[in-house]
Amino acid sequence: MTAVAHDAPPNATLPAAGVRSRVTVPLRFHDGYATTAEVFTFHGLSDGKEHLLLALGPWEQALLSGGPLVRMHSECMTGDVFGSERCDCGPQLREAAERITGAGGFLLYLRQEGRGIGLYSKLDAYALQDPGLDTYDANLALGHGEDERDYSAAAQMLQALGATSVRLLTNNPDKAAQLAALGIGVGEKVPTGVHLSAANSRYLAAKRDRTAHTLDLDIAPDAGSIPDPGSILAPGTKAGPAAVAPSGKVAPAPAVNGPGPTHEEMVARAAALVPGLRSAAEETERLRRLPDATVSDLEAAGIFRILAPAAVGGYGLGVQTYGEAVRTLARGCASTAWTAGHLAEHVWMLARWPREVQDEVFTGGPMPLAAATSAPVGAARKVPGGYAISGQWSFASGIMHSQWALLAVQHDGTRLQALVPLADLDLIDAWHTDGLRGTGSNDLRARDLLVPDYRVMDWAELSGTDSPGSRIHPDPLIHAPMATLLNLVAPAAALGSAEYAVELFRDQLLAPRLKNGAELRQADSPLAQARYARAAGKVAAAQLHWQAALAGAASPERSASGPADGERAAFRLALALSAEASQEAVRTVLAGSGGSAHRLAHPLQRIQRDVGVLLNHPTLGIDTIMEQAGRGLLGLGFTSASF
Ligand SMILES: Nc1nc2c(ncn2[C@@H]2O[C@H](COP(=O)(O)OP(=O)(O)OP(=O)(O)O)[C@@H](O)[C@H]2O)c(=O)[nH]1
Ligand SMILES: [Zn+2]
Repeated sequence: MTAVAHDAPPNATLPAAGVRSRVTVPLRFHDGYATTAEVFTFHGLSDGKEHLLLALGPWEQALLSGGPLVRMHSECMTGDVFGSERCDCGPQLREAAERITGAGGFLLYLRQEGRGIGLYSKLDAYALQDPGLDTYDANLALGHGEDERDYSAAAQMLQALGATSVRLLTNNPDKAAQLAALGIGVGEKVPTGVHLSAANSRYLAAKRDRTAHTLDLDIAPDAGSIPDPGSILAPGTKAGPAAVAPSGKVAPAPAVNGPGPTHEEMVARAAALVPGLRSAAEETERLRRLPDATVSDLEAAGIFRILAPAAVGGYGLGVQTYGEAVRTLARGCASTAWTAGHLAEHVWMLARWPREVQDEVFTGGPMPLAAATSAPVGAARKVPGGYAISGQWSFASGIMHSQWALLAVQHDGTRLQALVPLADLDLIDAWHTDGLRGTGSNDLRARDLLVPDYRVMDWAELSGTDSPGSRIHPDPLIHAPMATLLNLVAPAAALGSAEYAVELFRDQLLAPRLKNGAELRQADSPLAQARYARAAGKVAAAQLHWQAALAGAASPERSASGPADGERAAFRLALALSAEASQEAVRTVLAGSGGSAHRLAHPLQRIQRDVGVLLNHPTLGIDTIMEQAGRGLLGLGFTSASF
């Protein structure tokens, strides 16, 4: 590539720039992510342009410790402002803001649009790419260099802030090389996430193949045609391109025309995510939402497709696979398991709506993500063409990653569910909890928001065995009552957490330690042996109850007509007993782990807090479950409608 040469010794010709002004600007991105920037302007920048430096997170500490995280972001009006999908700039900017806020450092917004050739020329280059030129050849065809960017002003800004050594967030080796030649030490190159879409896959492949960007892409070199997003984002699906329905609308992706993953493959995919989830768990808590990289990993593994019918691009796998996947994810991070479990379930919930809604939400690409809330219920008022809804809804798990919200509203004594684009709602930062912090289960608010009739449904019809979707999709699971799946998430997450805790306990007991020159292991103490047996036994009990619940939930009779009272009672009882045993296992492990398990860096204290919140979830309300299960087992009928 035509990189700018920097043969001069570092700094020899680089005049110093000075800080011109500094001002605080709170930032809120389109998806609701918010942070605060100290925005710096400069005088004396070498090219005379109005470049910005945004100082984020604990940047002063990061400077002192010598490694601020720095992103040199090149202006891209189409991507940054308008959300163009031809490049990955918008998502990279958003990612950079969050990661730098976490680590402390600087986001440089560099006015070098179109890799330095300017906006109009970039658009001309786009026109040349449509018939087949790649992004670099298009520049050359216009008489420009492949990449005309120069990072002198960036180096000046960093020097003005006293940053002589940085960790550089980039996949572009040229950026690191230029910065180093300009006298800024690049201690580490930190790759950005891969923000792949159908429209930018060729662009990213060209970056990887032509300019050695460190991009881990599953695209063949010089891919002639744009890969189908379904096949990129969910290895294993073979959904074809979206078809045009007779109505002229884009129909949901056609049926998977090959076998999707099996139960075993799906659980193995979840297991493959566990090590990454463990290392991201602390960050997940700190962000109070899943990191973007986690959401991409879940999407790539097809987690959101597990339950969805084949006709909308899902795998149509059953309750067993779903339950086991959530449990497995919780062996890595309970917040992730919780969020992913609900999001996957809500995809399935969307497939229960009438065709018009399905056409709108299932676009043939990634699965639509929606948060769903139950209590407290909002109010709906009938207006011409729809309902005006108002209310504030809490516990919107998954909302930080969703495009949609499914909101419970009350109208004339009937409970309705309204489907609303997230963009129409106020997102309120209310999720400050001691456990499951990473779920970002914030509040949503609407005041007299118009929701068209077709996006409002009677809850009873939606949640029962005969939803509109059950007449569209042949998948048997679509008839299962919604509560079946809803009740699984908390016990699944508790069980996976307990399994993780016992695994940690085992490692800790068997780890060799040096005491007075002799090597000792805690495991050699009879007390530790007995405690381990007790913890392992509790988990075994939790597993047995869990398996009994799953076996009952998956029985075909249950899916077809809804379960009989006795079955329902046994199901809820088994789940509750499983979760209780999981919590006891975690308590046993903690009690035997000593003070170090309470350090904030230790996973056990987080597991304990997460399990505490799980056991307080309404679906695990032990007193009600025991009472109602007793009634069901005695043949007295239930007195709680939601049981
Ligand atoms: N000329 C031209 N510029 C483009 C094209 N697509 C994106 N850009 C510009 O490329 C720049 C974005 O590059 P960066 O995000 O810095 O990416 P990079 O150099 O690949 O490096 P990293 O993202 O740091 O790995 C922006 O200025 C965009 O306007 C294109 O097809 N042609
Ligand atoms: Zn761009």
